[in-house]
Amino acid sequence: MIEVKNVVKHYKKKKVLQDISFQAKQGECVAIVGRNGCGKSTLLQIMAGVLKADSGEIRYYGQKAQGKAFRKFCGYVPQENPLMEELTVLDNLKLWGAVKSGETEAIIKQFHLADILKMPVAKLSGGMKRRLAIACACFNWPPVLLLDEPTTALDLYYKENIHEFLAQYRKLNGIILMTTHDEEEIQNADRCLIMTEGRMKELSKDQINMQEIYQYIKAN
Ligand SMILES: Nc1ncnc2c1ncn2[C@@H]1O[C@H](COP(=O)(O)OP(=O)(O)OP(=O)(O)O)[C@@H](O)[C@H]1O
Repeated sequence: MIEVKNVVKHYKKKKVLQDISFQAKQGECVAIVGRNGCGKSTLLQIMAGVLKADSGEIRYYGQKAQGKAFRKFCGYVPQENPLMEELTVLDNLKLWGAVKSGETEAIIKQFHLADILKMPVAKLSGGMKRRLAIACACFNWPPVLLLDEPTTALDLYYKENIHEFLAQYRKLNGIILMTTHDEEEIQNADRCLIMTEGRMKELSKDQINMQEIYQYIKAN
């Protein structure tokens, strides 16, 4: 369970998040949508513990999110590439995970990384880096995945591969919070949070309608 209560964030005088509150339950995928610059990434950064909110509270499974709790609960894929460019794919995987024996092999298989293990990250394509970043976030099977536009830059095959993985993750009670501009991902979500000017409107699954989302974003 995720509980976000009254989160506020300013960059200097600019208010980016205004009193954001929502909840997400186990097995749910929540899509966060909105115009470029409306504050989606800022919200995920706060939820991942890489940025501090000015005020408000986040709880993961009842536990206040602070310090190591973020790492314990969340796998985070930021919008920008979080990988060590000069290291190989395998060394990046080792850096992020390699805690449980056998997990690295499972991750390599799941995300189809076997053929590129020895390549330095700097020589990978944008889509390959995205797959590797998602793979790194999934080590130790975190109960919550925070994904900032996870399938941007992926080709159709790997996009489907990631969607299948996320469906499996949801079935096993994982919670996904995902910013996206992708219609299919919005429609497949259990709920949709529309952000406009740092505020949030929540839609349940049966309220998700692309035309209405578009009109709402346009009008706000
Ligand atoms: N480090 C920063 N310092 C100052 N302003 C920032 C900083 N990071 C983001 N902003 C501003 O905060 C606002 C929200 O940015 P954010 O990246 O959260 O938007 P977003 O909804 O994720 O956009 P996109 O869809 O383009 O990824 C923008 O106006 C942006 O310019």
